[in-house]
Amino acid sequence: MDKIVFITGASSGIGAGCARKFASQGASLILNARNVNKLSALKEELEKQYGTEIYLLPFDVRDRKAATSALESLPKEWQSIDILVNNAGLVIGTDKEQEGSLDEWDIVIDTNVKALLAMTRLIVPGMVERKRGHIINIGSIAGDAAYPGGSVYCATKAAVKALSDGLRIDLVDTPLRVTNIKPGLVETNFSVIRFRGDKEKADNVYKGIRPLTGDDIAETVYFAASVPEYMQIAEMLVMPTYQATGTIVSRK
Ligand SMILES: NC(=O)C1=CN([C@@H]2O[C@H](COP(=O)(O)OP(=O)(O)OC[C@H]3O[C@@H](n4cnc5c(N)ncnc54)[C@H](OP(=O)(O)O)[C@@H]3O)[C@@H](O)[C@H]2O)C=CC1
Ligand SMILES: CC(=O)[C@H](N)C(=O)O
Repeated sequence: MDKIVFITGASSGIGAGCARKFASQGASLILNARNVNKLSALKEELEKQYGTEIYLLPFDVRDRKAATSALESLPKEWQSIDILVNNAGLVIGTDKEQEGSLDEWDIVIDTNVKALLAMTRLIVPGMVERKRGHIINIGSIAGDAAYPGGSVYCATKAAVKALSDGLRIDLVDTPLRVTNIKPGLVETNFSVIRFRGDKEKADNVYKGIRPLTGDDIAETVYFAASVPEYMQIAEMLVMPTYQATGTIVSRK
């Protein structure tokens, strides 16, 4: 694949899986996250394994000024981004809506919704100009229905669905494509952050079921990116076999 792929949140989990998959298929990568050490290690790994061209662009996606100047700083040969994978995201806590921390929810909403919108606003105009591009948003099964202790996170992922659908409408007269990938249970660092570092609680989320991996979701992201140009995968809900909804899971 002779394309430039920009991945936010590439230092871990699904984002790192996407970097590995696109690298294995010959794409060039712009990798973003805050943890520079993890990004550098991934760069070294992929350069060694696949000879991938990689440009690291570490910044906090919530920082609009940093995002703008990072994108402006891209050398000319890296500016024509073909695929934007809006993946960076998180949740902190499982508190009830009437009890949780507004400050933590600011972080969640700013990352999952406002930053995704800012990255889209910064990168899509160039795609429209070049008449080429694909925006792949990582939504969630959590966006389909709220569940206990997930009200704000579920709301952010419902927003990702609305932003994806809205962007697809706004781009309908262009060759650009928009995809919303909605994973179910995927074992990554996500749950460790959700449970504020409590690894035991995080591990319990995946007890008795074989969860998906970041690499599994990367396969679906790559599939959406590699179908013929006249096809648009609008949405994909992908979960483990023993999961039926955001809350209904059969554990053995
Ligand atoms: N795991 C799951 O079950 C599911 C996850 N998802 C979604 O998948 C996406 C990726 O999550 P997942 O891989 O599971 O979790 P991880 O915690 O493993 O990865 C999250 C990534 O987001 C990055 N990130 C977080 N905040 C910021 C920020 N402010 N600026 C830049 N990067 C940031 C992290 O990097 P760093 O800390 O270095 O900045 C990290 O690379 C999220 O949007 C999540 O909502 C959707 C459905 C299921
Ligand atoms: C982290 C996720 O989005 C997951 N599907 C969940 O809702 O727990």
